Amino acid sequence: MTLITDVRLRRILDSRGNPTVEADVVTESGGFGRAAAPSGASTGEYEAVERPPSEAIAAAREDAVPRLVGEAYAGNQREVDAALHAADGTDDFSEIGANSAVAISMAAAKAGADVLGAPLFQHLGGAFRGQNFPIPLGNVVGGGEHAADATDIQEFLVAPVGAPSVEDAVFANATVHSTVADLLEERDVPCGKGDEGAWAPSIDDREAFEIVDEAVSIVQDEVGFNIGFGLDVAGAELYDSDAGTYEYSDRSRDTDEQIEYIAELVREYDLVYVEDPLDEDDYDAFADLTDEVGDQTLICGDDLFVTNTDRLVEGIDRGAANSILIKPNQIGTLTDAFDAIELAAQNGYDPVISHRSGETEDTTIAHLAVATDAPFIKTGAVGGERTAKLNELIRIADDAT
Ligand SMILES: O=C(O)[C@@H](CO)OP(=O)(O)O
Ligand SMILES: [Mg+2]
Repeated sequence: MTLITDVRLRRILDSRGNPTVEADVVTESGGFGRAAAPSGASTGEYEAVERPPSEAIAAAREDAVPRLVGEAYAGNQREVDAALHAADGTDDFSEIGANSAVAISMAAAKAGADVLGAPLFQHLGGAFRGQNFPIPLGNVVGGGEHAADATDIQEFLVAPVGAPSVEDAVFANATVHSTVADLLEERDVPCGKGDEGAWAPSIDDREAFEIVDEAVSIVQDEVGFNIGFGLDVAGAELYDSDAGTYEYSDRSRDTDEQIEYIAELVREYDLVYVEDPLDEDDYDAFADLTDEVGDQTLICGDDLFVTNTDRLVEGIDRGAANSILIKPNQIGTLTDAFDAIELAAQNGYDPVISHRSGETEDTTIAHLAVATDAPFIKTGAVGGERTAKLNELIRIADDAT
């Protein structure tokens, strides 16, 4: 029933207006799945390779499609993803492109679910999933590579850890987002939005901390449950490897100072989540910071681990973090992403499922988070391509997918 009979690939627009790859997978019994690849701006050096979409599509049509059509079963995700690896033949998907690979991998999963008549999260995670929901990390102020003339730290995130339901959590994040706008207006700070829908004001990090902290306490009082505060520092983007320093607009910090700075922020703002506080090559500095504050907060590796089990094994051996960001397009297939999630969970690392700064209306990551019982999902707070995933979580909770 799930034998793949057709794979179609096309270029569509992503949220930045750039082309990306969309895949349709059709099965023998008429099962259908459609998925699209997202795209990063602050990409990790060790990510699988995204090729220009027209090249990725041409290469996948030539090498991958013949290994899938009439050959692989959409219901057998490992087989589909193994065929993609075999078609590619490299260890970083530089032949068919991680963008073609991930679009096909996710579309096949949806086609498999369609044949079964089951929601995607259930097809991926089994009959007993769907009881627990991830806490959404909502990006309310941002800068770095996602917006010009804004904060140095890439993302100021809110985490409604005390929300009684995923719906309450999603609405709380949107309320913090609009409260931040009110506070910016009170201070006469004009601002637009960055790539992920976060406000991108021309203020320094210190002021952003003040504003987000205030917005969080206002909304917390309003909703009556606990809302935490987190960051994606995107440390690799701040790091100058020649000088060995982290370059902020107002000053430089060497690695020890960076560790101390982040540890102080964790204590001052009671941060529940800190992603990529340090450079993507510096496992030791990650380990030092984790030693210092890992019992109070999540230290999450994004560019550090790039959803790659080899890099995660090294991180586990060296005590580099206690959490891993999971982005299927960083590694190219759902199988690889699942393997990273399983390895993380077995070793006490919390998996956090994540969007990219360039996104589409695709909702696969909402299902992936529920399928794997992930404690957090990072997928913005507002903006159509972000709310597509958040609204899908609400639908999953309402049994309406
Ligand atoms: O750094 C990140 O975590 C992501 C998503 O927020 O950004 P990008 O997709 O640009 O890598
Ligand atoms: Mg990141």
